[in-house]
Amino acid sequence: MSNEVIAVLGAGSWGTALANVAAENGHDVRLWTYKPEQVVEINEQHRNSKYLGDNPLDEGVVATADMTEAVRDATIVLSVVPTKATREVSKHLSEVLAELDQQIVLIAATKGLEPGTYKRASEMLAEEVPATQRLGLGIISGPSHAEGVIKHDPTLVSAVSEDLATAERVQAAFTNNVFRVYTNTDLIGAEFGAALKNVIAIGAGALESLGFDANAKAGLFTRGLAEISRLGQAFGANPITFMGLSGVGDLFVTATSVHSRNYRAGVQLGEGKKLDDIVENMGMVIEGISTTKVAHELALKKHVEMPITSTIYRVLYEGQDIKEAINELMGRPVSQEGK
Ligand SMILES: NC(=O)c1ccc[n+]([C@@H]2O[C@H](COP(=O)([O-])OP(=O)(O)OC[C@H]3O[C@@H](n4cnc5c(N)ncnc54)[C@H](O)[C@@H]3O)[C@@H](O)[C@H]2O)c1
Ligand SMILES: O=P(O)(O)OC[C@H](O)CO
Repeated sequence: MSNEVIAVLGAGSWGTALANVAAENGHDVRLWTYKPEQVVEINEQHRNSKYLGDNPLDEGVVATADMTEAVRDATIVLSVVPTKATREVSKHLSEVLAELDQQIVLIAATKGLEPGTYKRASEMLAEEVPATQRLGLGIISGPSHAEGVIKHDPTLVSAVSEDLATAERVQAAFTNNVFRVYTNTDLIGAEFGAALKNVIAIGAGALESLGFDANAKAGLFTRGLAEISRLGQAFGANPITFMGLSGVGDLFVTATSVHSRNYRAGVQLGEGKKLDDIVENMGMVIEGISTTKVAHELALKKHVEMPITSTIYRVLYEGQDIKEAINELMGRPVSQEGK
């Protein structure tokens, strides 16, 4: 395996887990965080307790609060901050690259759509980090909770780039015997799948806390995936992508796992907790909350029918009662599958 110098921007649960995979694969890894207290814990105790508990990190994961230090000589840079921080962090990255006169392969691992602009993570990166500073652009996506990756649970993800060579380079850097990376070139489909499944996961959590069993969940997953695919296709996605790791795969893990922040938020919503309290107590990003609003607006703008997403929007943002919302969904005129 050729050695890469990999800078990971964002030392939350996913950034730390990806940095750990890269370090275990023998790459030179720098993990950037804007919180100096994390640097001390990661470099001296080799753990990141707020996000990943007592799980030990490979000693090759070196944290720094200085982005220039993190990015100097990096060949691949991973952006793993929440959607809402992506522009700010990538602007900073571009300034650092200008100062270092350096080019990198730039990969997003963020799953969300930007409020107002409806941009995908890779689009935000492309706008903030000019093509002259990039050797490639793509994402890492797929069914992969940090909590499983850090424990070496077998995990399958996709490296996605419109440029197959970029996807293959990321595949080569991150694959090992417990972390298997496929390639894909459908960036639009993979990013819509990754972002929109979080909305359905919130719904699945709510069904769980209302005591509904597998029938209701299977219906939600299937029709949820149908509307994700409809919206993605309106932007040019390949429908097959939604049958893969970034589609049904990621929907399944997020909408069934207790590790999912989105699913857990849905459970708490179903228990009657207030949205602000859920967000505050989670202490980690719940991307689906903001993505629900973006997807609902986008569906209206593009005239794409997304009844489940719009129902979750009304529950989250208009205070609709969940049982009443389910009754309304179930009472919609019947229709033909596959349309
Ligand atoms: N957690 C997972 O298992 C997982 C898996 C796949 C994808 N993702 C995606 O990865 C992204 C990050 O998720 P996470 O779970 O690691 O989130 P997290 O809440 O665990 O961590 C986010 C990190 O970003 C940092 N951050 C926030 N705002 C910042 C800013 N303005 N500047 C610099 N740093 C900032 C925080 O300090 C924190 O370290 C999300 O889009 C999420 O959907 C998460
Ligand atoms: O924990 P969640 O709900 O943010 O989901 C994380 C990942 O997207 C799972 O693949």
